Amino acid sequence: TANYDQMEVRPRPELFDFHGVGMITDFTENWDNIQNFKARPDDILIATYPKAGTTWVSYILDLLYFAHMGQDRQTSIPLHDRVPFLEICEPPMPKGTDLADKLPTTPRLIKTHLPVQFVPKSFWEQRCRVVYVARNAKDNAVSYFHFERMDSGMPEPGKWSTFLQNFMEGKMVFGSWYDHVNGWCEKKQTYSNFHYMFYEDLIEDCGREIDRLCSFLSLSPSPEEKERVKASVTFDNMKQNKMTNYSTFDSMNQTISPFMRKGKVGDWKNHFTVAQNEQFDEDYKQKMKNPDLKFRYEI
Ligand SMILES: Nc1ncnc2c1ncn2[C@@H]1O[C@H](COP(=O)(O)OS(=O)(=O)O)[C@@H](OP(=O)(O)O)[C@H]1O
Repeated sequence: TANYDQMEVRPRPELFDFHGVGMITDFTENWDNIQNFKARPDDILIATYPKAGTTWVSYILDLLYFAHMGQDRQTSIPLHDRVPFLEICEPPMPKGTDLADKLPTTPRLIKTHLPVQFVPKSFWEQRCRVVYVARNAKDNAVSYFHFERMDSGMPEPGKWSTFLQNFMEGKMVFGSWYDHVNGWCEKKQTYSNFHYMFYEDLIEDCGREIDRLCSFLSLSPSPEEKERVKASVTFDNMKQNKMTNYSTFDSMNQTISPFMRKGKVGDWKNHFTVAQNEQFDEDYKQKMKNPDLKFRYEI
């Protein structure tokens, strides 16, 4: 039987300012390793603000590249081991190595939540392909709030109204949503090997978005292969799938809120009061002046 008295009780981490971006030590303690990461030309970086659709797009890419390797891989290796997280070495590896070095498959799919200015320079030097996923700020905030409630590896979110205020002020792990989506969008001007996509578009027409990804990545799956990917990545299937629903992750208490929570556009309407919504919209106008970046709040 488990000895619960010997279990480590980990206090919630504190947010601190790291070169102008909110961070917790989990994501900065390997900073030199991260910055010295040696990207390979065929690496694919999946970049997102937390809760924007990382897992969804990771799974789509994993299946497009590796579904042919058979069911064993799909049923025995959690997605977060197939698509490692650049910012953490888990399990801990000797200094200078990381999970991505151990990946047996190419291309390596690598996930990051870093704001664009923190991305290790080798990704740019090697001209790696980059897929960025953005989600409308209101749903993104709601999803992040529920995630922090259930993941003890994240700071305590407090009440919804407190959390929302912090979100607007950019006092979040990985910094301001506004800076993140804008910073990555500006990168499009100077870096062409880049596909910027939206969570709302995936919800509207996942097949179309898979087609766009394939054309960016020069992949040509058969219609049957494409249908199989599409069927595997529905919200319901990913929620049931132990390899994609993070049920293997210790720090998450999914009885508080499941990782695969709602998967909808517009759940913000169940959280924002009218006053909060007005204040949010007013503040948003000040911060989001880039005409290239238009988000949808309902489908
Ligand atoms: N297949 C599919 N369809 C629709 N929605 C999906 C899907 N997969 C993940 N999700 C939703 O994405 C939210 C989690 O975001 P991330 O994967 O970016 O989280 S993380 O940053 O990697 O922790 C989280 O959003 P919310 O439900 O709004 O909380 C997930 O439910």
